[in-house]
Amino acid sequence: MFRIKICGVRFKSDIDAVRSAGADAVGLNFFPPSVRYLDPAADATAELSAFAHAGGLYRVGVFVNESAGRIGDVVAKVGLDAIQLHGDERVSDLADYQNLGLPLIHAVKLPAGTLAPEEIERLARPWIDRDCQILLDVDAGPQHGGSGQSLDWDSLERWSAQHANVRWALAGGLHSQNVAAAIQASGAKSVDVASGVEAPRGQKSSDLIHQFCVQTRSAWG
Ligand SMILES: O=C(O)c1ccccc1N[C@@H]1O[C@H](COP(=O)(O)O)[C@@H](O)[C@H]1O
Repeated sequence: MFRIKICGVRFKSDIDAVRSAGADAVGLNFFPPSVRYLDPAADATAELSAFAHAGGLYRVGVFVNESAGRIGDVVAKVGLDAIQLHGDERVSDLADYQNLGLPLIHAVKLPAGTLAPEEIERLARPWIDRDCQILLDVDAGPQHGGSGQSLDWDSLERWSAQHANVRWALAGGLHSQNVAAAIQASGAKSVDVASGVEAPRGQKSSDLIHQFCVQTRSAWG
C-alpha cells in the first residue's frame, strides 16, 4: 500500500511536484467525466506514466465501473502498478479483475457523518477477505470520487481499532490544513488526495502538494 498518493496528475510538472514533495504514489484517472481524466489512447498518457515510473513513483490507475477487459487494455497501453476500483463494482466480479495480475484497491464509499464500526465492517469486509486493499472515501453519488467531502474520522478510528491488522487508506476532502488532524483522529497510515492539492479545481498546485506532504509527515512523526 502507498503512503501518500497524489491523485489526478495530468502533466510531467505534476509528477515533478509529487517527487520533490516526497509522496510515493500518483493516481492516473481514467473516469471520463472527471476533470482529472486522462485519455488512455493518447501517447502522452503512456509517456506520463513512464515518467512517473522512472521517478520511482507507484502508479495507481483509477477506474469507475469499467470491465476487467477494458482495464486490461489500459494497463497494456499505459503501464500501471495497481488498479483502484472506485465505482459500483461487485465482489462477484472480483476474480476477473484479479486475473489482471495487479494489486487491487477498492474504494469503500461511506456516508459522511458518524458511522458504527459494524457498518464500516459490513461494507469493507467482503473486499478485505478477498485480498483487496481498501481506501475509505465519502460516497459522492454519481461523481464517485474527487468530491472534496470528508468522512467522520473518529468513526474510522473506532472501526480500525477493532481490526488492527487491516491496512487501509484514508481519502475524502483532505488538504494541507486538515490532513494532520485527520491522521491523528483516524489513525490512518496511508492518505490519498485529489481536489485538496489543486488551485483552481483540476489543476495541481506544487505548493499545495508540498504543504500536504509536510503536514502528513509531521502527523506521522
Ligand atoms: O478525482 C476524481 O475526479 C475521481 C473521480 C472518480 C473516482 C475517483 C476519483 N478520485 C478519487 O477520489 C478520492 C477523493 O478525492 P478528494 O481528495 O476528496 O478530491 C481521491 O483520493 C481519488 O482517489
